[in-house]
Amino acid sequence: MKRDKLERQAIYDELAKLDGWSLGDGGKSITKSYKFKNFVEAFGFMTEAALAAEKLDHHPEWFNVYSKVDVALSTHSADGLTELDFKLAGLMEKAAARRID
Ligand SMILES: C[C@H](O)[C@H](O)[C@H]1CNC2=NC(N)=NC(=O)C2=N1
Repeated sequence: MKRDKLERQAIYDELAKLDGWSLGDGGKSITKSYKFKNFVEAFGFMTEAALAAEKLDHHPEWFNVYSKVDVALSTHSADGLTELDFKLAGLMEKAAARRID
């Protein structure tokens, strides 16, 4: 269920609930670029997100340089987007809000 591929409309509905996320890879992923104060803040975010990802058994693709973290979420097994991507995106938003705001 959680790993069922979402229809296009469901993807737009979920995206509308998120701040600053975009579709990537021809609609097969959602992406966001986070900017923190410094590397320690960025890595703290990644640590918290990694633990959330492990709990969900759903893992991010990401790229970090110093205070920047570029994230792309997709479900490889579905070759697209599922509830799990939006669940993880929501958890990342919470982890980031504690560090950016
Ligand atoms: C065996 C394990 O459940 C799978 O490999 C999980 C692990 N994490 C995953 N993460 C993501 N992003 N997509 C997947 O399809 C996926 N599959």
